[in-house]
This record gives sequence, C-alpha cells and structure tokens, in this order.
Amino acid sequence: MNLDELREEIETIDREIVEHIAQRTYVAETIANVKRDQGLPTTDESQEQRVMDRAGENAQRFDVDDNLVKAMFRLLIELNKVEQRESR
Ligand SMILES: O=C(O)C(=O)C[C@]1(C(=O)O)C=C[C@@H](O)C=C1
Repeated sequence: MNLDELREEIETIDREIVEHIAQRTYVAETIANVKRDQGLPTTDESQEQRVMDRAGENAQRFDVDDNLVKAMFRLLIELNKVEQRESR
C-alpha cells in the first residue's frame, strides 16, 4: 500500500472510532435515564473501575500502551458524567 492508501485506511478507522464513541455516549444516556428513574446517582465508581480494568486488559491483549488507552477511557467516562449531570 502507498502513503495515500494507508492514510485513507486511517481516515476510515478514525470515522469508525468517532462512530463508536457516539454509540457509547448514546448507551450511556440510556443508562442515565434508567439510573434517574431508579433514583440512583449518576456516578458509579465501582463500575468506572470495572471499565478502566477492562480497558487495561484490552490494551494488553492488542499490545497497545495501557496508560494511553486508560486515559482515553477516563475522558469518555468524564464526557458521560458531564452529560448525565446536565440532563438531570
Ligand atoms: O455504567 C454506568 O452507570 C454509566 O453511567 C456509564 C459510565 C461509563 O461511561 O462507562 C459513566 C459514568 C458512571 O460513573 C459509570 C460508567
């Protein structure tokens, strides 16, 4: 593959990453509604820990830097928490 083709491949992957972030955010909004209906707080620290542990395991499985992957998941969780608080 030449440089342009490789960059096209990255472009497709980048779009898919954003699509997955949007899907994750959508599911988290649905979770927020369930938690609101059940009178539960927006933040669930034990669930956040499970998400972070899983991120580290998946990073190792795919041989990428687990600190960087965990930093990305921390941002995704914070994004959801801001949206969940604002929608209350
Ligand atoms: O699982 C939940 O309860 C969510 O709201 C989703 C999520 C996440 O982004 O993974 C966000 C905030 C919570 O503190 C825990 C996890």
